Amino acid sequence: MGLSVAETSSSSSSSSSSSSPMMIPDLLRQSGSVAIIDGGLTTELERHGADLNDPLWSAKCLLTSPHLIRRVHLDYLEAGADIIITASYQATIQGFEAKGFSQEESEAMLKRCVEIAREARDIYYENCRELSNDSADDGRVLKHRSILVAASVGSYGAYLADGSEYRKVEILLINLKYLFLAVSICSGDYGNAMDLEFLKDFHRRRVQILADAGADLIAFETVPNKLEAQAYARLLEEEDIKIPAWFSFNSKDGVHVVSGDSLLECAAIAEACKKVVAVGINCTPPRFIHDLILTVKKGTTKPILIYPNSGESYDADKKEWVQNTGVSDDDFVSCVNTWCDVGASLVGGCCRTTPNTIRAIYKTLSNRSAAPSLK
Ligand code: MET
Ligand SMILES: [Zn+2]
Repeated sequence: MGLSVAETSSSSSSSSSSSSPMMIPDLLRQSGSVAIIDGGLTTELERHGADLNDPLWSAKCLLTSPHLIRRVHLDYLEAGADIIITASYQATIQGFEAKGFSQEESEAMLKRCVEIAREARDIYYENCRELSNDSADDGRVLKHRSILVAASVGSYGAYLADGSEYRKVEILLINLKYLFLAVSICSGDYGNAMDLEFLKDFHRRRVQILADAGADLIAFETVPNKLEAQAYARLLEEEDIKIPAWFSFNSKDGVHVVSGDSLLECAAIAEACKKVVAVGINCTPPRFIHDLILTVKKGTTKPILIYPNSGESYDADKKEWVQNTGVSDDDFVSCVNTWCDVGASLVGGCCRTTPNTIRAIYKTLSNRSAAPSLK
């Protein structure tokens, strides 16, 4: 495979010293009550021409064009993001091994996702040092501030649902009872045969590696159901994972998480886990976000994060987004203040949002903190 040794080893993999349960409150204080998460990574890589129709999704770029991942992280920082999320959403040891990599190589690629984000942050800090203003003439935000690297962990369903046939065969050989899961996997409902131990085992090594690779926190993203949230919470505690995490669920109806489980119960799982420092919603259409924040708020006292998608619909058969079915950046951003008013304190974008979306969020939030009534 096209991954050079140079790309799998980096000097920047030491553990971050900023990893503490206070990191989110500190970040919120720094940014004046609301911090900015980056926008869609995979869809932005695709917009730059990457072909990511692959079980590894954005992590395929690790093999073909890691510089592009670094470039997109940097674009989001220059648009004003305080938190960048790594390309590991669908990077799994199981997925890499299915492509013929050894366990050692697979683990190195997971680490590489974190290293690339840290490299982008280092480049950004360097660029900030060269400038005395907070923004460059070309509009880039170059404001020296603490930036967090969040290591993405996608669900078991994300690993399976986008998978090619080899995975179904693999699963059949491993354990017949899991074969039928493929039927319900797209709905985020893993069926009655799925159990906590299986999910913990599936995620264990990946979470350990990402935590040791120098990320500031783990972003459990697009969590589809309660069982997987429970598995993450147990893993964090049993393995004594050294960095905090956030739990971010997704919804297709504006009421439940995508499997149909209660969002309130999911939020309560995050609330009960000491290692979870924020909880919220991602990859969900903007029109649902207001009510979902109100529900999450009932289940948690922790900071609430939201990073909706563009609202465009996804054609699962064609495996592509249906153009122009979503909201414009202006419409998206016009909701941001309301979302903050009802309780969101970390705001960004997910699939099909771009650096322009994040730039617009940065502008609207700057005006918000400058408004006299809010001082
Ligand atoms: C399906 S949600 C994907 C989230 C991930 N962080 C990405 O932007 O690639
Ligand atoms: Zn998304």
